[in-house]
Amino acid sequence: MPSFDFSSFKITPFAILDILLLAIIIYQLYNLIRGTIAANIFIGLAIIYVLYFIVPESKMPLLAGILKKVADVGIIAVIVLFQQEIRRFLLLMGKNASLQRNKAWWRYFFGKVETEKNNYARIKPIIDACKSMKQTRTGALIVFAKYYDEQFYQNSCEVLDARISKRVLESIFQKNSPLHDGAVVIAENKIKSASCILPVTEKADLPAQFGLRHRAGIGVTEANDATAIIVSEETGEISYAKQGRIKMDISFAELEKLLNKDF
Ligand SMILES: Nc1ncnc2c1ncn2[C@@H]1O[C@H](COP(=O)(O)OP(=O)(O)OP(=O)(O)O)[C@@H](O)[C@H]1O
Repeated sequence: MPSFDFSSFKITPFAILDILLLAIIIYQLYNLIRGTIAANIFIGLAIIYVLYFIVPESKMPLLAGILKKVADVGIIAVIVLFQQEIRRFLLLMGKNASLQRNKAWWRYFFGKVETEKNNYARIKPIIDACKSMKQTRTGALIVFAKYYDEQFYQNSCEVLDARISKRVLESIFQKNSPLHDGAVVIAENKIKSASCILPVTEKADLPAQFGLRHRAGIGVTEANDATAIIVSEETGEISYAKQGRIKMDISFAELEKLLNKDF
């Protein structure tokens, strides 16, 4: 049975750093899987590992043998079962480590006012399109991808590469348009694709009225470094998804603030 020799453990600055880093990693992982089915799988695996450590091999050889077999392939099972979560975790680390994409630094070096002025011009057509779609109760899902992962998006999308404009967005989501089903993906300051079928979230604790559009909006932000605007066809409400979480019924002022930060 594996064992950890606590007598050899000394409190040194490195040991404290070790514990702190492990705590941060566990906290981030917890944040990623909170409220998802993955959390239940994680608890199941944790129970197997705890049993593996406490079941005495000499007295209960059958159970101990089975637990050992499961524990031995544990790391492979973790990689297979938590593929999406590991991907999100690595994305999160890469995102935080990237100096160029850290806007605080970017603005410090290249000027805040200029960036915000340019940003408003980029955001305005999107907000105007949302205002009009809210009024006409036109369902829409607009994804803002930080990196346009061709493999991920192009498989299920219609490639456009169009300039962002209110009228283009409105025409895509208009009920008679052949592209209205699915999501629009905006990246690199362009409408890269439309009619995208995205992965839906597996979260179990979402409001009952959330259908596939909202679930896909949340799902894409779990699997990618992306945010999403969802306009509800039923209520006209605007929601905003980021990192697997959703803000419901937001105002246009709030939407502008969020886009300013994320887009
Ligand atoms: N996997 C998916 N990826 C992208 N879009 C999807 C996906 N599944 C469904 N949709 C879009 O969502 C629409 C169906 O929305 P549904 O009514 O289930 O969602 P909802 O969350 O209840 O939103 P609403 O409030 O607009 O009704 C489909 O017509 C399609 O355009």
